[in-house]
Amino acid sequence: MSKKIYLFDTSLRDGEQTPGVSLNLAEKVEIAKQLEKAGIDVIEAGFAAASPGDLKAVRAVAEAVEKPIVVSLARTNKEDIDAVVEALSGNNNIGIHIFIATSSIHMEKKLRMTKSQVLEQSVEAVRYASQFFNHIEFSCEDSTRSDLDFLCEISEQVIKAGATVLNFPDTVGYITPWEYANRFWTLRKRVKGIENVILSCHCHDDLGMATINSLAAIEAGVTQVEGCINGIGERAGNVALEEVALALETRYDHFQKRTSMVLKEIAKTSKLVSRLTGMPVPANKAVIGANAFAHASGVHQDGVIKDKSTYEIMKPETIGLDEIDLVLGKLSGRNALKQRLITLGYDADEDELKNIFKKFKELADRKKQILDEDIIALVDNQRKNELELYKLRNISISYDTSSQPNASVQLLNDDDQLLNGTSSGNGSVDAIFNAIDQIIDKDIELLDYKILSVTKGKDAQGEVFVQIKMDDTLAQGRGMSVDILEASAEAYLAAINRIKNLASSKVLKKI
Ligand SMILES: CC(=O)SCCNC(=O)CCNC(=O)[C@H](O)C(C)(C)COP(=O)(O)OP(=O)(O)OC[C@H]1O[C@@H](n2cnc3c(N)ncnc32)[C@H](O)[C@@H]1OP(=O)(O)O
Ligand SMILES: CC(C)C(=O)C(=O)O
Repeated sequence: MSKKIYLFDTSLRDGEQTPGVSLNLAEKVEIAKQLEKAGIDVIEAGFAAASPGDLKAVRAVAEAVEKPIVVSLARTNKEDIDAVVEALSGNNNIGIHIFIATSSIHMEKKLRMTKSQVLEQSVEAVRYASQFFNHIEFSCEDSTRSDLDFLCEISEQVIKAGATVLNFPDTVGYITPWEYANRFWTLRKRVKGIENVILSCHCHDDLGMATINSLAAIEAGVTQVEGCINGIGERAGNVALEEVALALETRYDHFQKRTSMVLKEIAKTSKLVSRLTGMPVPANKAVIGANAFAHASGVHQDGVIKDKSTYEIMKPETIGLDEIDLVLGKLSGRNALKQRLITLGYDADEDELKNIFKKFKELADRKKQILDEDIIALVDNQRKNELELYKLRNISISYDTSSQPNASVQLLNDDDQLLNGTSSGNGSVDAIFNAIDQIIDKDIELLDYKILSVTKGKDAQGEVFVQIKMDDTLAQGRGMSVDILEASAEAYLAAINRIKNLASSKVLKKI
């Protein structure tokens, strides 16, 4: 039996189904390139039929990467399959991912189709797609609540029609590890031809069982695991691929299987996905959380000082976490910065480097030590500027403990007009947001607000995440600065700009 477990990353499709997350084309391409560096085997770049913007992004991803197979999701209808053909034809290493629900709940209540209609439509869709693709994945949506006899029947039929990968998603995160493994054993025993296709699992984390279910599926003979970086995705998210890769690596003695994930790229990939989706990684998240390698209690610290193996089952270096993160300072030059950008995986041309260097020197005047995270934040802000319809020009706050704070905010719009707003609020951040609302002239609801310290020390950069609702649309925004009021205004504006960009470029994600 194969020792290799293929990784299918759906951060750009299921990951984008995370409420409030929306990636533009450039962001999708940037993530896809990093997924390629991280050794991902298959990238699901989107759902081509969902919107013209998604179709373009699927095409752009296929053009941007070489090694991974790039696929797009499609329903079992000709229009969806044609959209994938339009997006991907002309590229090498491409495929299609066709799905339909097979559980009675979904067939009766959602699709309003009988079993035989679902079977017939699936076979027709796979047969039609086989004219254009050699790599055809077929997924039985809600497979874990589907009748096993029906799964066996539909699997056998779609294999005959040309499916090369069979996926059995736990769409609603419902199944337990033993049940999931047993289903795969049964399918492998009963479905003719199943030994000739790649068997795949796709787990959601509604009950916190996504990782254990994926590992159980591997033990039952699955050779492809689908998931997302950082475990993002619809509702509670998908399995975090880095957890599966590290579990297999660390417990190779048990599983005897490995992925081709370039483990040293995990930290960088995780940070990129977190930054571009605006989804912070919880500190206690397995493998990549800030506390994953931190030891706080005396007994543990004593053990680690004497020998790291007492409390560390894996090394931070394995996932690319540098222990020495101090890099540049006020006296560093352009070449040192350029070299550091390359090491961090950025490809900046001379013009961009010039702008980043200017911002780097400004930051170095405000902050003694410039760390990798600071540089990442600078590039991120620089790249974000290209999409900014409103830019922050200035904030001034008057505040004393006996009265409400008052904020004056100046923004520049994309016609370079200076716009002024003034408002009070329950706190300084509230006053700033009210002043921005006044300028934008919209009802904006603040749904979530978080501050994290990105780097260490009194002059650390603060990172603010917000989630807002405007025009019935949800969006997240992120801002960074050594000043948390400025970071708050930047985050709020990033979310507003994201909604404005969405409105002008693609179908709105309505709630
Ligand atoms: C489990 C998953 O994650 S599945 C992927 C989910 N992702 C998304 O839905 C994101 C992208 N989706 C979209 O942009 C839109 O839903 C679209 C473009 C795909 C379809 O939009 P609309 O045509 O307006 O349909 P709408 O979303 O309202 O309803 C879905 C329709 O597809 C049907 N459908 C759902 N799944 C399938 C399928 N696998 N094969 C065929 N038809 C399907 C539904 O029964 C419904 O049909 P109906 O309109 O006859 O009732
Ligand atoms: C389309 C399928 C694979 C899916 O995302 C799910 O069932 O969760």
